[in-house]
Amino acid sequence: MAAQINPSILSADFARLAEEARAVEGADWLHVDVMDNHFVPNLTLGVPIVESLSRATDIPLDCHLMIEDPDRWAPQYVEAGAGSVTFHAEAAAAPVRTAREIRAKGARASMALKPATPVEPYEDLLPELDMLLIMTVEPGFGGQSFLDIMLPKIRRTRQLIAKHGLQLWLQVDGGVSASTIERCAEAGADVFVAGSAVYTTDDPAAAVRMLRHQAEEATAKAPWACAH
Ligand SMILES: O=C(CO)[C@@H](O)[C@H](O)COP(=O)(O)O
Repeated sequence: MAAQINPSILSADFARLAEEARAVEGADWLHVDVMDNHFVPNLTLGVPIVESLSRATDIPLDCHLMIEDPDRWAPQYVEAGAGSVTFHAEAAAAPVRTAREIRAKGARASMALKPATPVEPYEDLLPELDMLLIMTVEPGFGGQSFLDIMLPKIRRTRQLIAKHGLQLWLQVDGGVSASTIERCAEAGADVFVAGSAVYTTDDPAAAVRMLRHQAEEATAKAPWACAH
């Protein structure tokens, strides 16, 4: 699969969300960070804004739920128009049931792991998912520094995906920029969330194109991609 770049609207101007979505024309997905001030110490937006955004842009919405009780809320984000819904492993009481509900409603099901959460306990769950998100910062805020120590986890996850012959996408989120995206791609990521690296530039669409180019160049040289 070609590298995908998902700009995070957490770094956008929330008073002009429709315009900010149009500014990243060509992006694969628009990454929408939903935070409830309980699971993470920040508060952003919820179902009504996702509904409005889905009407305002043709870019599919990749909703990342950083909330408590995602089992209850995840299906509502599919109904609101999300094409992909990510819940956190640390917050879900019934991750398999929740993933199945997301898929049954017609969206891609994804699970996220905070930096201290290992992937190995979730190996048997991977076939239930369309994407796994490895957080490369502590969730809650944009503009943090990329955690290099997540690279081995990305590599191990890529090996698990290959071992089971899965079509699972591997997303990274947090501190992804021109100076870190190549390392993520080499390690095995194929979906890249970038907030500040896209929205703090004068030309967000050009930033998306540049990041995709870098990721694809790095992937072409990566041992995991050559083995495909
Ligand atoms: O989920 C989060 C933060 O919790 C991210 O999606 C951030 O929005 C990424 O922002 P940058 O680190 O790319 O600035």
